[in-house]
Amino acid sequence: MKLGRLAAEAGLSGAENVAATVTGFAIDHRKVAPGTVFGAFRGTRVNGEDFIPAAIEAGAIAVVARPDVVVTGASHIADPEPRRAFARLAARFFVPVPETVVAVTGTNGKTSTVEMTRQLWRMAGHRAASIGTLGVTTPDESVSTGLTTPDIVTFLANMSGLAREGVTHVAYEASSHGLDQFRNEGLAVAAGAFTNLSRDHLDYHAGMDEYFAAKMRLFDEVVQDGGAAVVWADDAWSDKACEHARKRGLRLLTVGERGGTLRLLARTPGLLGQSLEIDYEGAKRTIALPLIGAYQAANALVAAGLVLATGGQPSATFDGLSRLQPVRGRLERAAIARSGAPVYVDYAHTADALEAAIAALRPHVRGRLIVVFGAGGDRDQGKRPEMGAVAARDADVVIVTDDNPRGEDPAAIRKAVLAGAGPQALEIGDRRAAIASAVGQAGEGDIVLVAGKGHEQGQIVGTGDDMRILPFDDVTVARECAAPNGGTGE
Ligand SMILES: CC(=O)N[C@H]1[C@@H](OP(=O)(O)OP(=O)(O)OC[C@H]2O[C@@H](n3ccc(=O)[nH]c3=O)[C@H](O)[C@@H]2O)O[C@H](CO)[C@@H](O)[C@@H]1O[C@H](C)C(=O)N[C@@H](C)C(=O)N[C@H](CCC(=O)O)C(=O)O
Ligand SMILES: Nc1ncnc2c1ncn2[C@@H]1O[C@H](COP(=O)(O)OP(=O)(O)OP(=O)(O)O)[C@@H](O)[C@H]1O
Ligand SMILES: N[C@H](CCC[C@H](N)C(=O)O)C(=O)O
Ligand SMILES: [Mg+2]
Repeated sequence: MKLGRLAAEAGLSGAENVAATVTGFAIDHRKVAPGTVFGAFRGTRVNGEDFIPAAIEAGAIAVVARPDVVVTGASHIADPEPRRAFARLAARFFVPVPETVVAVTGTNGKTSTVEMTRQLWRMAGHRAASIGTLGVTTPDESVSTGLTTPDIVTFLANMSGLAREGVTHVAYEASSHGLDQFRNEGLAVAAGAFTNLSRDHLDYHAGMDEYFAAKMRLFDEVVQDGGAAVVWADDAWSDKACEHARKRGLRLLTVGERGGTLRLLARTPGLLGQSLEIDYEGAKRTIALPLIGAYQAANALVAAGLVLATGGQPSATFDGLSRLQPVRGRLERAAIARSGAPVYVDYAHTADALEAAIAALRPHVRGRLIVVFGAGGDRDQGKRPEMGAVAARDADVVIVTDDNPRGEDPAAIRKAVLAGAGPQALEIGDRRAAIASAVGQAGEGDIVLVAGKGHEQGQIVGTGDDMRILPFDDVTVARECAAPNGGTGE
């Protein structure tokens, strides 16, 4: 593809060597090959503009960068928002893309919702995939990308790769970092969903309003003109999200107890699932959802909203809800302790999520609810005491442990969590020992909740060149601790 044509199609000027053939796109100079278009962005760690000469040396034929940056030896495609311009250009190159693309944003529930959307589409006979924290998931496999919203080149390359494999429907997670950094742009997004907003990532965003604004780029800009917005209606930020959708002129579908399109009338927890009574456009239905917890019901209904918003057939969609498979690491029943107490693994890593996960299990507890969790290092520090406080308020036994300390001192992270949890909480830094303690002390009628790592396969310790990922899987460890020898290996 010629540079001139790509630039013209993207509405960008500045490409001097219009006849040059573009071979690829890169945002890291180390990935530049002859014929590459290089995106030079100022980052949180380093300034990508410093690598422009090296990128050109490696064969870059064009550089997308801010107007006042000096580029010699390649076309300078200048734009005050180079990340967005780069995305638009790259999107012309990575074609074809799947016909129907939807995106989910919100603090919690993105992974669950995209995965459920993928499942519902698949049940309706489509070749569907999802992209998010669990990686790129197709009917055949799941491949990790390392981030919830991959970088723009990986994202677009995956999209066109999926389309070439015959995938027609894709649901992806739009994290606030991803939205803020234009990591998912340039292709037609038929519908966007908003699940909820609560404290997280305030190490990156200046405050809750800025965090919300980053998420609302989905409705303000990313969803295509005339597209749809699906909003979970029962969150404190829902009305504001609806305002953004209306202002943009999107078709608005609201879902939840306060939902106008898909109203949740009643929810009755059962042993291994729950019954949902809903009203969709005036018709009442009862759905036997094979998943527990109000939060999973919310995500399932938002997923149904996305499917309906993109032309799904109502009866088939609602029937599909009763056949949903569990999402990996989200209230996953990992083991049964020797006392008979079930051990659940969940990905709750915010105060709001911990509250939701504990609430999901509470109706099933006859004795005590024992929770094991920690907080990640090099992430929002303010959420730590809030997580501690929620656990102390809602659980009966609280064990504070480590969760991906990264570049921080794990003891200091635990201390911050414990400051909110209060003196009753136990501190067991070693995560295996903490899980073993919880499982060991769980009696009949108790439930153990191991929160924070969900599907993760390792404990991240150290940072930069010292970073190591020590293999660790909460589900496996829970099983080992519940085994007859109590995980001691003796
Ligand atoms: C804070 C953050 O979001 N960082 C992400 C961001 O990096 P950045 O743009 O700040 O990059 P930088 O490292 O300062 O470098 C600036 C530029 O120079 C380039 N560079 C850099 C070095 C070099 O030798 N050559 C070179 O060209 C880089 O490619 C980059 O374009 O863009 C990179 C590429 O897209 C990401 O890998 C990186 O993720 C880091 C590793 C990370 O930990 N991100 C987390 C916080 C994150 O993004 N999480 C979200 C949210 C999860 C959730 O929902 O809870 C996610 O979507 O996963
Ligand atoms: N709708 C919801 N409301 C409140 N809490 C939720 C909701 N959905 C999920 N959670 C909680 O958040 C955890 C993470 O869920 P999920 O992975 O679906 O969210 P996510 O938004 O993808 O998270 P991440 O930001 O890490 O990508 C769950 O394990 C659960 O504890
Ligand atoms: N996407 C989230 C995942 C957090 C998971 C938790 N285990 C942690 O490390 O804090 C983040 O990067 O903030
Ligand atoms: Mg996710």
